[in-house]
Amino acid sequence: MPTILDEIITQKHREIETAKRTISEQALEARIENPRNELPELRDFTGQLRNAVGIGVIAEVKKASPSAGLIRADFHPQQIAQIYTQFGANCISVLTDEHFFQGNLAYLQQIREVVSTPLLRKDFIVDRYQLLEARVFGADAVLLIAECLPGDTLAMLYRQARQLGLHVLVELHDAHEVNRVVDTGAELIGVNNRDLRTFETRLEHTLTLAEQIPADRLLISESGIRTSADVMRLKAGGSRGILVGESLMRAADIGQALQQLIGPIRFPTNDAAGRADGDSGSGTGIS
Ligand SMILES: O=P(O)(O)OC[C@@H](O)[C@@H](O)c1c[nH]c2ccccc12
Repeated sequence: MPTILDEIITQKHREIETAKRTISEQALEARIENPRNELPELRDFTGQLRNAVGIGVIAEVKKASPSAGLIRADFHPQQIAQIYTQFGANCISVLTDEHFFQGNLAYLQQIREVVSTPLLRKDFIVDRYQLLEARVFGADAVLLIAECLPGDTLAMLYRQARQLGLHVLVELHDAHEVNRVVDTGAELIGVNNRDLRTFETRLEHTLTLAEQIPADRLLISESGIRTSADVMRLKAGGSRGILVGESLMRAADIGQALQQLIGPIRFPTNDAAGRADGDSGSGTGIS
């Protein structure tokens, strides 16, 4: 039986074929190469995470997912991105998959207009065409998922993304993908706590794989992160960053939720929890 991941990939190939009929790969490339087109200036996605205080935070703009269904009905991407930025996110992940996550490529452009936080195009990238789209629509970084990119395709897309100046977060779930991911040379390595085939989510997954990730890479723990205790455990286990979507997007007050999640890690001194709860006026102070 095909898994949801198989379904997503099949659908993705269909969408890419359709998109290419509307704007060809050559036309997209020409837009990037034409010096008269002012392409968005690339922002230092990796640097933001490398230099983050306490732990790097990639906060995700995510309306829905195949595992959770609709996550947030009251969904305003620009406003969410502004709140994320104000309350200390170092980077923002923008889901652009329409069919399964109710995302949109245009959100990248819209969000770029209102914040200067570096942006990740979060999608199932299987073709160079999607890298060109990412660059044109204003992403600074892309996600590449090892499970979706067998054999040499992972390394090839990694190189192609880098040639376009894009930063790359390379994601794995299964332990047997570690070498292939490390061999790309990627500085940002994401361990997805969620198994994309079964949707099972376990934070221990990052902790188990952490020691296999070389120390000169930035380990980003992805998915299922809900509390500051989770974040502290992940940090103690070697994570340099976290990628968080659902728990923030479900909160009535997104800014407060982000502050509670990372406040105790960013301000480890006396009564950290109280400070994270109460001091709502210091949003920009924690970034
Ligand atoms: O919403 P969560 O559980 O906080 O997870 C965010 C992010 O890690 C998740 O959206 C994700 C990680 N890797 C992916 C690959 C495709 C789609 C989605 C993802």
